[in-house]
Amino acid sequence: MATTKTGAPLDRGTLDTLLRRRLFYTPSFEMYGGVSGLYDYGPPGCALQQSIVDTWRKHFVLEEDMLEVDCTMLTPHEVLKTSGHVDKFADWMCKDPKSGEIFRADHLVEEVLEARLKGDKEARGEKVAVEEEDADKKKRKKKVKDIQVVKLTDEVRKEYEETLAKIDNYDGAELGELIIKHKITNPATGGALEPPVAFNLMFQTSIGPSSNLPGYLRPETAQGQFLTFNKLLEFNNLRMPFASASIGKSFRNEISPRSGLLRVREFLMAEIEHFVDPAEKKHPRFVEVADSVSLKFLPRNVQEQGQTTIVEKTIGEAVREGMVDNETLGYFLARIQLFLKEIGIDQNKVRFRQHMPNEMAHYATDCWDAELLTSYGWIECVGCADRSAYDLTVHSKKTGQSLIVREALEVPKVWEQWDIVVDKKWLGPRFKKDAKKVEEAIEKVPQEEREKMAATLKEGGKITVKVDGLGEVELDKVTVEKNQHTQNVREYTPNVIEPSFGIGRIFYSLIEHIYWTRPGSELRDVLSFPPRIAPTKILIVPLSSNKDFAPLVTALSHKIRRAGVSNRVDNSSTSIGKRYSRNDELGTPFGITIDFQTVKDGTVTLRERDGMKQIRASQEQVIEVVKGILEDNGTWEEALEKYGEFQGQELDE
Ligand SMILES: Nc1ncnc2c1ncn2[C@@H]1O[C@H](COP(=O)(O)OP(=O)(O)OP(=O)(O)O)[C@@H](O)[C@H]1O
Repeated sequence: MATTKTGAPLDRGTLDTLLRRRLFYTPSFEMYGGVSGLYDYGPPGCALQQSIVDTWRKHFVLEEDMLEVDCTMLTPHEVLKTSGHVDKFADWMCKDPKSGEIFRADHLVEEVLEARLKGDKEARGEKVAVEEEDADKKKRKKKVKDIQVVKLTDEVRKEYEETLAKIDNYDGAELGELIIKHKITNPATGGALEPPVAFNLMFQTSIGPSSNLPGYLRPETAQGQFLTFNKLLEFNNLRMPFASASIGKSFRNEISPRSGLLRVREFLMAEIEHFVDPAEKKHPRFVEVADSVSLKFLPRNVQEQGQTTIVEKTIGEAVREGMVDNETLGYFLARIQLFLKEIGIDQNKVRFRQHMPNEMAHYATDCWDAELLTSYGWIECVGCADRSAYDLTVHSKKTGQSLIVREALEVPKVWEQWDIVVDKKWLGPRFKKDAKKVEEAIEKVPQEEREKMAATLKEGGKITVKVDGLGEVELDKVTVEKNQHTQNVREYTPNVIEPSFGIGRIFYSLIEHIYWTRPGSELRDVLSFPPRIAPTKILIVPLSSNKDFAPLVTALSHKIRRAGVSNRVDNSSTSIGKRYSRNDELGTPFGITIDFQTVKDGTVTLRERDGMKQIRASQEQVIEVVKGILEDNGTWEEALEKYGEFQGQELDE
């Protein structure tokens, strides 16, 4: 069962209402009935998103000296055809032909099997956690015929659990088989479903008035980064390794968007493409995290056994043991965890799940998702994949432009080899259109074979080579000789390690992690954002509408703004307690009250959101306290010690 940070059950309905009421986000086009999977962010939502993005930029782009780019979202067909998205960027959907309803096949199988396991638990008298349901799911559940309280045999229960542990690993045909095998139907009507078909998730469009340049809204920011590789390498003075980074919108026409911000059709992504030498995937800063950062892993072999047991170890151990493929990938997994910690994600609700073989793109060598636990279950919020040399290779092949690194070797490589030298003036006329094929066949002759050929020629014999479609062909004008070769430059196509962040999913998971309800005469919701992440840092409240307070409020607000700290004034006529409570819902970490004492001596009270304790000090001192905390240069406890707790009126009641 999902819980808040105090361990109490999380009531998602109440939280959702709070987030909409306080305008963190709201469904788009609501006046027109709304479009599922599209949301607008309001002022606190924009500020929170910006805080997360700023932290990301500092943590990755600045700290790692990455090259940030901002590429276009409109992408021509050819680019996405080459990258494989046109043919493969799809999910499996199945249709109930009677009702016309469409389901995402893997989600449907998951939902039904989970519901049956729950029904089984209930039938056996075991306690079932009361999951908070979103309105949509609740409605559906009322009509669900499939979800019954029925006991399952041990064998069936085990099979369901194993299937669920591997749910991301099935392709369309396998999902179709599961639907038939487990007699899965439209949960609401019991209607039979058609077999799953692939549905491409990209939004298609055409670029320009003549509609002859088809394109798509990008489904990820990565392709733009790959296509600027040569320019970035040059910008980086040809130095490797290096990383590019990009923050921008991506678009996916999700089959059935649900779970609020977790599955939407337009979302902000922050992606890194770290280009690395395939022969040297070490990372110079790995030592900084190897022993000090421990991660909770859910490796592939555990999932293959139908289990979800977590293995906790340092990233150093995980790489040494080969569980994580290489140092660079490991370094980024650790940095992802540190980033999530910095923004306030509950460290007990993070795990790193390794992709199953089918789930991973065929070219990827290893892939891990950072998953966050929410009331919707474990949600992938960051993907981190080693994409090998795939992307650069396919784009280079398609365009004929090389996307490689040329590196001068410190010590030139010298070696001897047998070379077959054919007289081109003979080869061309002799084989005409097949000449290239013959040349390619010669290229492939192994060294031992070449040595034998040299001996045959020396003895006056003839040599032949096997060519596809031509059989053995005799080589007339040819010599085979042993030569010394020297290589001064090494060429390679870099491999790419790609951490890919969905900012919206992180945004929502963070809110669930820091949300709690303060007990008291009235239950009050609080969002305990770390001060640096909070949408607004300070709330300024005048004690009453007394006209002496107004100029002080305006002056203080300007002073705080000049110090670079965001603040809002609440001079509404409700009680101070209510105004503070409203701001606790917005997650504002500090409140300053201007009262009659302020008129006399300029001092103000500063209240901290979570503990509700206050200090009284001069305006400059109070600003210094808040700035210190925001800049990691002091704590609230230190401020309490320095100024002493102010025992003023009970403003919170
Ligand atoms: N529809 C979406 N809505 C919000 N965020 C998304 C969506 N799809 C992907 N993301 C985010 O982008 C990140 C990188 O995308 P990636 O292609 O790895 O996701 P994915 O594996 O397709 O996700 P899923 O399997 O959940 O659809 C994800 O970790 C997630 O945070």
